[in-house]
Amino acid sequence: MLEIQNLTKRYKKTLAVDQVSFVVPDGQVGILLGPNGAGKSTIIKSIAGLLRYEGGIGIQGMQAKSLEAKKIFGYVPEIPAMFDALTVREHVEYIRRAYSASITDEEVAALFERYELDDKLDKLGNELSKGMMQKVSICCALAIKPKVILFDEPMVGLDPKAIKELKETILELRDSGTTVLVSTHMLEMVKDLWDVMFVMDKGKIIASLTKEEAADRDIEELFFGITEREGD
Ligand SMILES: Nc1ncnc2c1ncn2[C@@H]1O[C@H](COP(=O)(O)OP(=O)(O)OP(=O)(O)O)[C@@H](O)[C@H]1O
Repeated sequence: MLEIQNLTKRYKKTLAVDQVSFVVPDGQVGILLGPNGAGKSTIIKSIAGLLRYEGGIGIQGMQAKSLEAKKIFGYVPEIPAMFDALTVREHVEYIRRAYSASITDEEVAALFERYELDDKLDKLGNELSKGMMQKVSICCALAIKPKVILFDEPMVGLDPKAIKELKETILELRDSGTTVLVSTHMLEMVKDLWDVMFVMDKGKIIASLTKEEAADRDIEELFFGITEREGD
């Protein structure tokens, strides 16, 4: 479970996130939506431990900043960060060892094959395309077998095969009880994935909706209905 309680973040005079609270239960996919500047990345970076903030963030009931929480938390940033001198294979190996991950060699090989990295294992971090870096970043996050995983604009830059695999991966994670949070502008890409939707604007959550509450309404119709109403 991912629990955000009264999260507030100021960048000097800008109140980027204002007393935001929400929960993504175990085995559910939450999507964080909102126009540019709404505060989504600030929330994601706070959860990932990259920013100082006020309020509380819980991962499986533990404080997000604790080592125990970090061990079960996966993060796929919007802009992948690679080690220039490590190969694709070594990136995942490094994470495996750092986290003492239980993933087997066979499972790692299957991940590389699934994300079409199996013929690029000896390429260095600085020899990869943006999409390849994104795939390595996804494999690293999955290699720790996280209980909670965050994806920030994960589909941007991925080819159609990787997008298809990523969507399936997210559903598999959900089905195995993992908590998933995806921040995105690509409504079409997440329309069949989500269980709970949080719509942000100007630093606040202006609507939270479960899939059941949305019934069969289209995600775009919902999103524009919420954001245009707010703009009136
Ligand atoms: N490092 C920073 N310094 C100062 N202000 C910042 C910083 N990062 C973000 N902000 C401000 O905080 C607010 C929220 O920005 P944030 O990046 O969280 O929005 P977002 O919803 O992720 O937007 P986008 O969809 O464009 O990525 C904006 O007003 C932005 O200008």
